[in-house]
Amino acid sequence: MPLKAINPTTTNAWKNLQQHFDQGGKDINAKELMQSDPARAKEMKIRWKDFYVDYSKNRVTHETLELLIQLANEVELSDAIEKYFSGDLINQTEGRAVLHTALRNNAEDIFHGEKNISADIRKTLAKIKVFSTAVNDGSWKGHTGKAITHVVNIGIGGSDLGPQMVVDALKYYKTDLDVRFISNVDGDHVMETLKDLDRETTLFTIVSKTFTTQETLSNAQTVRSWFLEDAPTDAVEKHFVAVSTNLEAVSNFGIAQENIFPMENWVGGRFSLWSAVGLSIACAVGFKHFNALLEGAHEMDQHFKDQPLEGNIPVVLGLLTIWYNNFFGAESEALIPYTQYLQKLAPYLQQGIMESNGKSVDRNGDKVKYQTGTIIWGEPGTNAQHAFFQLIHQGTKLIPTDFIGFKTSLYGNKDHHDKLMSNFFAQTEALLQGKEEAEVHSELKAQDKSPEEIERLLPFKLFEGNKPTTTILIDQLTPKSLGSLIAMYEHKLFVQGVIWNIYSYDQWGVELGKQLGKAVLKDLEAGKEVIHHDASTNTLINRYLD
Ligand SMILES: O=P(O)(O)OC[C@H]1O[C@](O)(CO)[C@@H](O)[C@@H]1O
Repeated sequence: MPLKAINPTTTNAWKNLQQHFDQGGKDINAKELMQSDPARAKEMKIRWKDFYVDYSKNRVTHETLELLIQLANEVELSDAIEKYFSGDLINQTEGRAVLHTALRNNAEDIFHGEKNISADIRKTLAKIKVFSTAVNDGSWKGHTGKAITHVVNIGIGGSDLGPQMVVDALKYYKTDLDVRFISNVDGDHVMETLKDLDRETTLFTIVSKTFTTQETLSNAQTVRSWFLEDAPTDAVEKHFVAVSTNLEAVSNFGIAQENIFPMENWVGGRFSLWSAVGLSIACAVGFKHFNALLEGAHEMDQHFKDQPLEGNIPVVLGLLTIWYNNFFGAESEALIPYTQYLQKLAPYLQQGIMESNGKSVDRNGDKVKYQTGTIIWGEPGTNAQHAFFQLIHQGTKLIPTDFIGFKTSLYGNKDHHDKLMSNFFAQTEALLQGKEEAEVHSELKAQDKSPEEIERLLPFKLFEGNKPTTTILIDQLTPKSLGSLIAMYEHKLFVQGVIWNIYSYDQWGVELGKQLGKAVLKDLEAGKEVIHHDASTNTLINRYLD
């Protein structure tokens, strides 16, 4: 069954939320509420396994939360969750189920229509295990009999961002293999990646769900030609493997049948790192850690599926986004992990969240009259503090921010970790508390400033406070906790999409640019003056051709 199409703005909860917002909700001051109700921090938190999620620094009261839960109930979120996990065709515009959760469910048999897909999932997983183990232990040899030392993943979007983020995030757990990524069709990017590689010891994984993506196919061709400059044609089978749903196109490319890792249409590209797309992850960190990543995600799936809405992490996070996006008019959300290992989390989630929820037509095919997808951005703390935190603290925009931190670091080094985490805690405190006039005044006075100077400087040194943050404190960055964290955001964006009554699992918005790109490429290849585009595009192309 498809998801029900319920316009959220027609629900009683939405109207009540609007009224609640108008009649005081917009002025909710989390700092004051924290002072007047010390129980708030205990009540507005969710403790789950090694996660501690504190959302008490948000502009919400218990009433706000009740109304948001009422909204989730009125749009039948629980029914939608059930359909998501049961393999219903919830990606209706593409006629597909959304079953990436099945990829990490080793406990049950999952059905896609009548078909039990778990056997195939386990078969592919076993193939990943055998292959990644052979590459790591040196029993997979290159064509001259040497073991593999480098793996290069060629893919883009979901066939790149997820594996790349995870490989970077789990660097601490890595094997001896050097795993790299080529994504952009920028030839310089390709050559920079290849320039110090030894053909005899390098393995290329070509990853493309469709195997029609221009960037990936061009890069794969270039890399293949580079490889064959100094290797015989039959060496390809020892150095090229592919991951795709399009088995025919892969074999036409010249990849041996046994070197193809299949994936299925019910896995969206941006949710595919759990599938054979994660082959480079298994190579980089070993199968054991890849499996732990899947386990962590599965545990979050269970939590999301079974936990009542009030205590359900992805649900609460998703509802907070709705509150800020649709009532306060906040346009973006920042994600600040306090670990350098997660430096690629924001770019990864930009695709996950913005490609999913950047939609303006609802599930009835009507133009929405409310805001949908948020803009996602972020960088690791503390670097972020020295780059854009000024705007979060004192700018004019409301930017709800997730702070993600870990109780222990991986190398120990407590001295550094205490410094890192002191910033983590202090920033959310500063964003909540702000700094009032009296405090600024006495600080300036203590610096022996004259009364005139104090008066002049005072407005610039004030901090409003009441800037919303959610703290996600996790015990340690492990493959398992990373799996749970990623799944948490996957489910959060699902919640938002259900409430906004949009289709989160298609991505038609990327097609037009691709189509026009093909046409422009023909013009560039023809090399003749163009006149059939708009005036600006004609001028630019002609200048390029000149
Ligand atoms: O894996 P493929 O088919 O090469 O697609 C790559 C990416 O391109 C997109 O379709 C968007 O351009 C993504 O959704 C997808 O992850």
